[in-house]
Amino acid sequence: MDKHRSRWTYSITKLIFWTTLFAGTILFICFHSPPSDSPSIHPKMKWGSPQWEKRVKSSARSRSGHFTILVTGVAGFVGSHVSAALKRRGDGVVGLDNFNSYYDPSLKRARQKLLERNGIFVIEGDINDSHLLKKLFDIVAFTHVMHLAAQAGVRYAMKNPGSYIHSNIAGLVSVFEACKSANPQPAIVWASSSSVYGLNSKAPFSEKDRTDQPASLYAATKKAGEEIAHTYNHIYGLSITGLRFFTVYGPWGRPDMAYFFFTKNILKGKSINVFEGSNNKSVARDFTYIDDIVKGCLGALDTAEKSTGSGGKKKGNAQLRVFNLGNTSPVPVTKLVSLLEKLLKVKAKKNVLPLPRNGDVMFTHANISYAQKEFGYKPSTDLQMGIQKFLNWYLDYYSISEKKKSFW
Ligand SMILES: O=C(O)[C@H]1O[C@H](OP(=O)(O)OP(=O)(O)OC[C@H]2O[C@@H](n3ccc(=O)[nH]c3=O)[C@H](O)[C@@H]2O)[C@H](O)[C@@H](O)[C@H]1O
Repeated sequence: MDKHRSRWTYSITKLIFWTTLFAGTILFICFHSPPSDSPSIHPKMKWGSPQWEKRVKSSARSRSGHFTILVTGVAGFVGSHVSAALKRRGDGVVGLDNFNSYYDPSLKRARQKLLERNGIFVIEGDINDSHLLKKLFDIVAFTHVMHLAAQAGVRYAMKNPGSYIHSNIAGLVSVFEACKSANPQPAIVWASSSSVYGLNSKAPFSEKDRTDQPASLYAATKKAGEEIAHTYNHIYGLSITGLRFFTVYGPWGRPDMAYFFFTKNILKGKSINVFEGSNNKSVARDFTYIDDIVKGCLGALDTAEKSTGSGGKKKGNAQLRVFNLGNTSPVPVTKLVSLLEKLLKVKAKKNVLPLPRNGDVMFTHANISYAQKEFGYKPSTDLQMGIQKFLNWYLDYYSISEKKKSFW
């Protein structure tokens, strides 16, 4: 009897053991996600795999005499346009983007699709992922890094201050760290912002003007980035160029920007808030068209000198520059609205509100003589022409077929 019971107990224990093992295996397979430093890039391709390395290397391949460039924020507005232009002229481009949801990620995915169709491999990963960056520098000798990944938007900083620290401070340091340790060290061109001029009232804004009165946390993180750039240049011999972009707009633009959501709301018959200063003073921006910005980015890359360090050590003084990339003609926001009304042939429902104290400044106006002198930067698109091009894209993208979409 006892013998019979012990055999029975043994069978039950065995059954429980195998059932637990089987269920555990199924659960592991279903719910196991890769660690944060191993993002799954394409559904079937793990980063670091031979197949992945092959794609990185093939994307990095350039025409003889051309650059090999890592572009961060590649699926962003400026990143996608700059990458397409670089690829077009023969540079090898590898792209990195974390596809965050600050604005509609489907727009970023659509840009990614176009880039990949043109031979640019887009890696899904974060600039704070030092293992991923190291791996990229281990397998490709990048000559340049075009660092455009950032948390943008001046007003959103009040809602999510942490994301500005994560991307614009910690992320920037992570990129500089990877570059300083790389052999050879690449030259870096990165996106600063017109917002660093803050409450400066001397116009037009020159690179020599004061930038110690930021009006938003966004501006403060970009200003901090410029100081951090100085440190990495000074200690490690990294060649670094900062570009202060002035309210960039155009096709494939950012839905969080005023010209974009004004268009959306006007077409939907929804009201828009138009800010104005005290005594009905107009708020104005030096709106700059994307193609002019792309030319400025290429000019900065082409005139960037090599970094001087190696093995994480400085070997000599390296180039450190900051340029304004603006349009040089500020336009009142009220004029932007009347232009949209004219081109869309729809009257906007406007709420005129006092400029809130949430990061905005009254006006921006670039002096571009330094960029003009160094690499012939000369913007050529006025707001009417640029907004017309944006509207052509917008109407096509949101209502017409896939076939027509391109950066060209
Ligand atoms: O040059 C930069 O460095 C920055 O440019 C851009 O910031 P801004 O110049 O503030 O652009 P954007 O939001 O389009 O507002 C445009 C105008 O519309 C006014 N504005 C805005 C919203 C609204 O509801 N009403 C309104 O009148 C508003 O007062 C402003 O006068 C980028 O977003 C930023 O990431 C950064 O790159």
